[in-house]
Amino acid sequence: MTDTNLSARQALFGTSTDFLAHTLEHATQSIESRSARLEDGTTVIMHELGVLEFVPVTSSNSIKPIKLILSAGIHGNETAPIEFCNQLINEAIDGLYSVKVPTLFIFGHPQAMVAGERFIEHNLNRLFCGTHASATYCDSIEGKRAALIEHHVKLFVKQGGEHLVNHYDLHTAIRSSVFERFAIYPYIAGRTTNPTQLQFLAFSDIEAFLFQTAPATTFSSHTAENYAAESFTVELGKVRPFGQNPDFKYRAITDNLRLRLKGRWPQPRRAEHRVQCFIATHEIINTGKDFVLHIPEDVSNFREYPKGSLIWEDNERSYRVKDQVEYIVFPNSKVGVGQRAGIMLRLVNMGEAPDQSTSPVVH
Ligand SMILES: O=C(O)CCC(=O)N[C@@H](CCC(=O)O)C(=O)O
Ligand SMILES: [Zn+2]
Repeated sequence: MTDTNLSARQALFGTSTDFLAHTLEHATQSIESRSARLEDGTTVIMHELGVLEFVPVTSSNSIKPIKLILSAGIHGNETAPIEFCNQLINEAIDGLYSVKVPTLFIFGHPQAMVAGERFIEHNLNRLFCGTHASATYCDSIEGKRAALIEHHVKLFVKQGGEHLVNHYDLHTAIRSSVFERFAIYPYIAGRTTNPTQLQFLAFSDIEAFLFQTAPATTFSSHTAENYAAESFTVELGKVRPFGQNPDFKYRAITDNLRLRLKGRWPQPRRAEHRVQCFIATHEIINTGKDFVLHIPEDVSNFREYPKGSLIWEDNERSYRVKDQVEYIVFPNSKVGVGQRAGIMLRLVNMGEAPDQSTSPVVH
């Protein structure tokens, strides 16, 4: 590490060792914006707690260059992507590589990260697309954080000329999964899928894609809806506490995001990258009317349910699997009334996915 880069760390993070330590040590505070210049000329700006921007010197020659948003810790206990994003940030600040793509790193929920909890009052990943402004949420910890994140995303996207925005909102799941790594593509009416995005994720060892069929108020939906971003919620394995994430499980995505930060596109890691595609057929909502989810607590994501299986019921309605096998993700009976308690899926060929490109991802 050079003196310039060492003093960049000090200028940005003071006595904290790095961005993650700083975020955890100041979790309940709002901080003054500060910046530092790296030896390669890159400016690094910490706009707010957990919000760090890299402004590279070189601008791309493309007509519509890319801006990257890498978010982690929108759920505080999903630590693996927080750790590898922090590693990528440290490497860049220490001069191990130069960031060539304007990038906004966001550690979503500092207070929940300290508490080791998914959230404190409300699920932050339901409060985007302006939902945070409603009377129910606006004064809550997550309502304020969602407003702040939306604000910084807007400033980042709007500055400079026209760009394409790629947003990867990085998560880990509560339960184990048949496909350990999978990506969710938010629903935006009428748009088509960008096959190069699917290729990037497939090369990063993503094993399945879930194409949403209804709008949502998640962070990835927010950037897709408001900034025409190519956005994905990316699930990378199982929730574990800080320090207990096996590095090898996150190597492909870490390596490929590092390449993207350098302005390069990854190559296939092996002869074939196979993926399975699913579309959402039914969103399970806790109706509150004696709602019962007939899915055991320990069931894995993508568990198969044959025709006729009773999935949930309340005192008025029920849902049974209809004509063909369906699969479940994110079953959770403990969510609040009106919240999503799971998603039912149908397996599709790439060409069958709604509004999606027919280009195969397999190489
Ligand atoms: O494992 C679980 O049950 C939840 C994992 C998680 O946080 N998933 C995201 C998915 C967001 C999306 O639908 O794009 C969430 O529930 O917020
Ligand atoms: Zn999550």
